[in-house]
Amino acid sequence: MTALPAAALPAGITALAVYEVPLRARFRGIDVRDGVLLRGPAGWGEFSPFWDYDAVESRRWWAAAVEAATEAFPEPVRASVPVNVTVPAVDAERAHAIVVASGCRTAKVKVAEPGQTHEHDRARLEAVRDALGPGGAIRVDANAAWDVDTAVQRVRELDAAVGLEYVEQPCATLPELAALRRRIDVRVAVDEGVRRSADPLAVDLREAGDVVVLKVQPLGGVRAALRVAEAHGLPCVVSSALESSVGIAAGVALAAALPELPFACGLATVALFTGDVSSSPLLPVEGALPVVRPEPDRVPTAGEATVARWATRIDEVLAA
Ligand SMILES: O=C(O)CCC(=O)C1=CC=C[C@@H](O)[C@@H]1C(=O)O
Ligand SMILES: [Mg+2]
Repeated sequence: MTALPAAALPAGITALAVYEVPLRARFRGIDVRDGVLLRGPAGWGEFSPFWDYDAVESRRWWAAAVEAATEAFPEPVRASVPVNVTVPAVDAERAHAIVVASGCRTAKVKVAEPGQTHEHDRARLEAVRDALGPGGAIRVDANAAWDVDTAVQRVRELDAAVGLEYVEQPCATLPELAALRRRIDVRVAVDEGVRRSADPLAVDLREAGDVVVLKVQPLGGVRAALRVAEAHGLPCVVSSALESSVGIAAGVALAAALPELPFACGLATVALFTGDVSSSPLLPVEGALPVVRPEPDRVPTAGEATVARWATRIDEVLAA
């Protein structure tokens, strides 16, 4: 375990550890995931804002980590959480293998990857449908890549080809999502429109979305995310921010505490890592995760430069 200097940490935080783990396939433009684990009286929390998030935006991620370490999670109303397999923008053959290996009945597939064509997406989606069979559900995530006209065309075509449960953040802005929604029959899920907003409670999703994607760290913790769910009154999908099992456990706690959970959650992403911080990683069994908090008893040691980078980052976030 790699320790950071514990100076100027919030009361109750007694240890920090930095992890660094390569991904099996490039995801969101990254090949190695890294982050900090915090230990407090309630257990371990994870602080792992992506490197393209600045100090101000990372404050909510810090609040989530401190919450997990210092306060018990809300009471669960279910003992397990159904999850989707997450399929990166890989080729069709690999996508097929990932879905089969997962045991999940819902797949979320990345589309519109920079440098790839519509044919890549189509081939990947067809392979995923083949792997799932007719009974499985498929959702796609375009990460805001399309304008409205392109989204109309792509969503209609992909829906006709494989059937879509929903499309996640197909366009960048809420007015664009609202315009798209009027022109397609597929549900629209809002992710970046909520998690990157300055005030996730105040965004007006009534015209723009059918589903809200909730991520614990970007929203500032499990309790903050529950307030976002309540404020919007829409069906929610809890998704990861590509965390280790420690961060995923907070997502599982959120999904377990939501009064309604109509869709599978995007919390099976430890499978995208080549390793984990725990010897009991939160990986799906028959398409579900148990409501547990794995101990980080096997943290893959981060290099010196990574540890130093996180120490600086924590200082910046605490000063922001
Ligand atoms: O939702 C899932 O199946 C997994 C999580 C996931 O896709 C994401 C996690 C972190 C960063 C994002 O680019 C991405 C997303 O956009 O939803
Ligand atoms: Mg998304």
